[in-house]
Amino acid sequence: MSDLLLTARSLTKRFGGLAAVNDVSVDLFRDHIHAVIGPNGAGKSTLTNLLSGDLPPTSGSITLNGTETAGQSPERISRLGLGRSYQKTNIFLPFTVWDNVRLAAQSRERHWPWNPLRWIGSAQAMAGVNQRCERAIELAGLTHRSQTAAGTTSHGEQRQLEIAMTLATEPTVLLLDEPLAGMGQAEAESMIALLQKLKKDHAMMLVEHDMDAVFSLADQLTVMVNGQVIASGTPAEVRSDPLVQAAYLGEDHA
Ligand SMILES: Nc1ncnc2c1ncn2[C@@H]1O[C@H](COP(=O)(O)OP(=O)(O)OP(=O)(O)O)[C@@H](O)[C@H]1O
Repeated sequence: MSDLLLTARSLTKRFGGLAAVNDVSVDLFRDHIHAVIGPNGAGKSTLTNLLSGDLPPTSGSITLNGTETAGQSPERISRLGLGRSYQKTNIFLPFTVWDNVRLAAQSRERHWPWNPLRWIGSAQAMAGVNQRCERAIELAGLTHRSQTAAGTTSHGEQRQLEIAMTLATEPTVLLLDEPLAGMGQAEAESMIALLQKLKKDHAMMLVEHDMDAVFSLADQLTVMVNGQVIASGTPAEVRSDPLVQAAYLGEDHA
């Protein structure tokens, strides 16, 4: 059995009278992709924000690598091993690929905003950051674009760069919010191959609207509608669930 790296139990997030996430539980295992699907407004991004600490839950618990993290800051949760990519791009377009990844790596350092005097005496720490950046860029398949301004790379490469920026913090759990959004077929295929490669060393939660990609990648699927989980299981189980068919998938994936 793969390692269980993140467990969320009975998570609820209320915005006034609206329960955007309502009593949701998920488990994320290493070497597993857990896809969360559902129509617009189902609560997928809110769930991601609860796990990453971008929003505090109204109630419920989250255990990440053995530590309770519900309501803790995104910085602390990142240091405990969670990395997330955002639906809206977080990239500084005039900066090179390398500089974007290095900023992401440094932003998660314990002493950020960093004191340059501390770093002058800390060549070893800097070498460690550089090594992490190199590894992240290589894993994301962007070594040949390292010194290119991010703004001149393709849409697909920018999404790869977001993944590299996430990997630079050396997470064990990855939350990916629509990594395939806006991609053509060739770009989507290379992103799917990248996610398959990353799966081996990470537990992954994938929020994605591209159902072909979801069904080809996911080991487990959770379907949310109106903040609640209406089904969870293997892709085959979810595909054949009549409730899911009626509420979300329609006939294309029957
Ligand atoms: N900060 C907020 N304040 C009030 N309501 C919010 C807030 N964030 C989200 N919501 C509401 O919570 C519900 C769930 O939204 P959420 O963005 O999590 O859905 P989603 O499944 O990610 O949708 P999409 O697929 O369109 O990204 C929606 O009704 C949304 O309007």
